[in-house]
Amino acid sequence: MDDAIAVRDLVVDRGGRRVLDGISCTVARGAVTGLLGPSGSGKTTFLRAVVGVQVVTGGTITVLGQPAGAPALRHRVGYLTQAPSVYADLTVRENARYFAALHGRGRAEADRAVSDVGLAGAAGQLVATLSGGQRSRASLACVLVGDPELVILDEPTVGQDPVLRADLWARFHAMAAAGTTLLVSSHVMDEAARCDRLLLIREGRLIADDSPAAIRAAAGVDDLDEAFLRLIRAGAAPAGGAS
Ligand SMILES: Nc1ncnc2c1ncn2[C@@H]1O[C@H](COP(=O)(O)OP(=O)(O)OP(=O)(O)O)[C@@H](O)[C@H]1O
Repeated sequence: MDDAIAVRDLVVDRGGRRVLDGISCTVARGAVTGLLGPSGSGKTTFLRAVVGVQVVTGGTITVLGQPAGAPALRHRVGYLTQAPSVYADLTVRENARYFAALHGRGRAEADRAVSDVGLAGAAGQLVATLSGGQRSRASLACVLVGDPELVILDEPTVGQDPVLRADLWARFHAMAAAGTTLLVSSHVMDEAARCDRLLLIREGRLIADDSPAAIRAAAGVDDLDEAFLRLIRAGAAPAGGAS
């Protein structure tokens, strides 16, 4: 009942096409919710709408009790876009300290955020000289440094090796245990299995909104990958919204 996000009848058109078609769902506080779906199904568009940077055609989105995009949410919501958003001509540490300052945080918090994403050893390196995966983690550090109540992550583990992915997911769960709400898009099924709850989008419609275990049970298979394939191929009836 104490939802971080409540979406009602969300409709979004982009480029003259209906991209999200009547999505209703809720995202619980203090949990990790996964947003899954085929490429082009509307995941990024959904996240953009929740952050308040997407023009919507219809519906309502309430985020931490405010309309999505409300100025009061600026320090309360962190958003990691797919493209890293860091300054290439600053070091990792300088980036983190800059974003920390924007959120009224200090150097200690900045250095901790850098270390939390496994970049302590590269803290003094210019972002321009980082690998793609390192750059993405630098961007993540800059999102987390403000300690937002709601963290929206668009494919945060792309380009990371399995050890780093496991470390990042452990970090996400530790944040959730401390009360942070995370909404994370992913293509990777082993990551879906790590989520407390899953939203599955297909062609702009919500086709599943449940725990990984319940989705497996509903599809009658043990493998989440196979369960999703079945749901997607069956063109399952849209999920009923808020639960
Ligand atoms: N700027 C844009 N203008 C017009 N159409 C767009 C724009 N951005 C995305 N779209 C379209 O909206 C639909 C949903 O795109 P979106 O990026 O939300 O999908 P996605 O599920 O995040 O995909 P992926 O997993 O590949 O990142 C796609 O059909 C895409 O072509």
